[in-house]
Formats: sequence, structure tokens, C-alpha cells
Amino acid sequence: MIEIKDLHKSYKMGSNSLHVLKGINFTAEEGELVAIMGSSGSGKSTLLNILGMLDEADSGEYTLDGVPIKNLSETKAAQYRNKFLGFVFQSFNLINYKSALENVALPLYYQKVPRKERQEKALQYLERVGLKEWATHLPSELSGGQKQRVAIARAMAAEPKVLLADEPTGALDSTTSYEVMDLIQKINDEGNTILVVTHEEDIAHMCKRIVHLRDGVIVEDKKVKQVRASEYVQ
Ligand SMILES: Nc1ncnc2c1ncn2[C@@H]1O[C@H](COP(=O)(O)OP(=O)(O)OP(=O)(O)O)[C@@H](O)[C@H]1O
Repeated sequence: MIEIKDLHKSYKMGSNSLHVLKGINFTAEEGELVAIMGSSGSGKSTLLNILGMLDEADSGEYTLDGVPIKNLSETKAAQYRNKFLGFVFQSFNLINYKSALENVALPLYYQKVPRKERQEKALQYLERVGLKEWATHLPSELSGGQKQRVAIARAMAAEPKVLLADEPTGALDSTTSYEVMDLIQKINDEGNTILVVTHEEDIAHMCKRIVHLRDGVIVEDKKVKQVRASEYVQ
């Protein structure tokens, strides 16, 4: 599903340049649930942004679902991103003046799904994350965990093959984090490929594989016995 070879990325800082990714090689098969760990500044978000086609590498190859990304035009890249990739962020990134339902329906609007159909579909996804009753509420009326579940429903509504989550539990307490991981595991059980950037060991062990970044290179890549988050939620 995802294949990257010898990926490099630097940021220009005035006359200096900061070499952040220094030759990353990584493959994720369909249906994997991978944690990306590493200390602050090790390049996790940079890597995830490149995988999410939100940023471009300086060199190296990236193939997503068999398609080399480098050769895509900007329009094709945007279409490809909308079709294949879903995003979840630490800070939820919901639109504050739109209801939970409208937030979830947004990617369907961009996919030009007719209004009635997108509302029905958005409601189905809200139901899947246990928030059907909260459809008309604004994000400010939801708890952190509920906001993240809306954000996950929004990401899933576009039916991406790959879900990229950048510290999805970073702003949540442990119990709420485990509820969010329970949802991520259930989505993965259905076959989605998911990459989760996290600082937290317990969250990483709820994935099936842990990749460790240090100073822009992968220093460890291991399969782990998955801890089910449902063991920790009521
Ligand atoms: N747009 C940018 N311009 C310049 N430098 C950047 C930019 N984005 C990231 N960096 C720098 O690149 C390095 C890697 O950043 P990145 O956000 O990928 O690390 P991270 O492992 O995700 O860290 P954290 O866990 O703190 O989020 C850091 O030193 C950061 O300051």
C-alpha cells in the first residue's frame, strides 16, 4: 500500500538547511496498523506529511497503492489525496461554526456527493463513532474525545484506504485516549491501513507494529503483540 525508498527532506532556515529525514525506507502493507514513535524533532510529522501528500520530499521515491507520487500533476495529486488518504490530527481541526454532522459531511461535499446522500452518509459515520445524538451540536459543545471521534468519522466518510493520524490522543486523558484507540483498532479490523504518530508507549502497543525514528532515520521497526484498547474501556 505504502512504499518509500531513501526519502530525504530538509528545511531551509535562512542560509542554513536542516536535514530532517535522512534516507527513510519503509513499507506498509494493506491492513497494517503502524505506530511511528521518536523523540520531539525526530521527523515524525514531517514523514507523515509527506506520506499524506501535504508536503514533498527532496529526493527518494514514494509509491502509494502502486502509483509513484512524484509523477502526478498537482490536480491529480489532490484527487489522489482526497480519494486514498484520511487525516486525523492532535488538535482535531474541526470547523467551529459547523455542526458535527456538517463537519463529517465536508469531505463528501468536496467529492461532489449530493446533499441528501452526504447527510445520510455523514449520519451513518457519526453513528459508527457513537455520536449520532450529537449530530446537531457544535464542536464547542463536545468533549475532547467526542471531537476526535467526529474528526475520525470525517476522515472515514471519504472512505480512504489509508488513515494518517498525527498524535490523535495527544490532547486526551488516558481513558479517552483508549476510547479513540478502540475506534482506530475497529477501523483497522475492517481492513484500513492506519499510521499513528505517538509519543506514548501504551498507545504504540495498541498498534501491530512500531517504527522508531531517531534523528531522521528509522532505528527500529518491530511487530508487536497488539493490546486491545477495549480491555481498558467500559
Ligand atoms: N516547516 C518547517 N520549517 C522549518 N523547520 C521545520 C518545519 N517543520 C518542521 N521543522 C523542523 O524539523 C524537525 C522535525 O520536525 P517534526 O515536526 O517532523 O518532528 P516530530 O518528530 O514530529 O516532533 P514532535 O514530536 O515535537 O511533533 C524539527 O527540528 C522542526 O523544528
